[in-house]
Amino acid sequence: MSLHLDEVLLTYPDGDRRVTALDRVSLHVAPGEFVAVTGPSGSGKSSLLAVAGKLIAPEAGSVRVTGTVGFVFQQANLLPALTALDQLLLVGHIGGRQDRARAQRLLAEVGLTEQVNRRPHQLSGGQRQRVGVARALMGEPSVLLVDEPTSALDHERGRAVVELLRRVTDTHQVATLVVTHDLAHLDLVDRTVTMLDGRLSAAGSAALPRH
Ligand SMILES: Nc1ncnc2c1ncn2[C@@H]1O[C@H](COP(=O)(O)OP(=O)(O)OP(=O)(O)O)[C@@H](O)[C@H]1O
Repeated sequence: MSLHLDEVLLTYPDGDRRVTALDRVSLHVAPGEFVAVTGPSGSGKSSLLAVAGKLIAPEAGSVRVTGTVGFVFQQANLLPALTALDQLLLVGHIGGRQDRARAQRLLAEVGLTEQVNRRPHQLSGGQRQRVGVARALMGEPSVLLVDEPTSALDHERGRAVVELLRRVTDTHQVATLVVTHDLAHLDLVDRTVTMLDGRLSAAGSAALPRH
């Protein structure tokens, strides 16, 4: 397993009481496994990603990650002044020849060979998201945490991004956890779990409405 969450408890202060965002949540994701987290607004999905990425420490329970974590954000969060290539080199820190070659290889892998020298405003929403995926892979993560990757995209482009995530999960054998409201692409994941009021239910994709 690359990602282990065991009995994780997380609460936030809310006036003189506390709101429970994660209520003894356990989740294990294996290398090469692609898991989707769905659930209504406020159910705890972002909290789950933040705890899994060790951005927030839980009050109780344990979080174990084998190796490093890569993040892909909702709007890709690219720096406006940098080219696609430089977005990746910034993560590589140095930009030496090896990093450059690796960044170019990753951009080619996500289908952006022609766009390496473009800045974010010269890229489509789907292409920006692809840069975000390539950037997350720069650190050779064993866990990939992805927050609403399709929210700014139409159906077709959204699906292409989820297909890309499926492919990189397989190729790089990362444990991928994607938070999504978008139920249209869940056929591409291995497993879907649902958050409700801070609790995780391991509903298999068979529990989803059939089309
Ligand atoms: N910093 C905070 N302080 C207090 N309460 C918080 C804080 N962050 C989140 N919460 C509360 O914790 C619960 C879980 O929030 P979280 O953001 O994890 O849900 P979510 O499922 O990601 O929601 P959305 O789909 O709207 O992004 C909610 O009740 C929310 O109001």
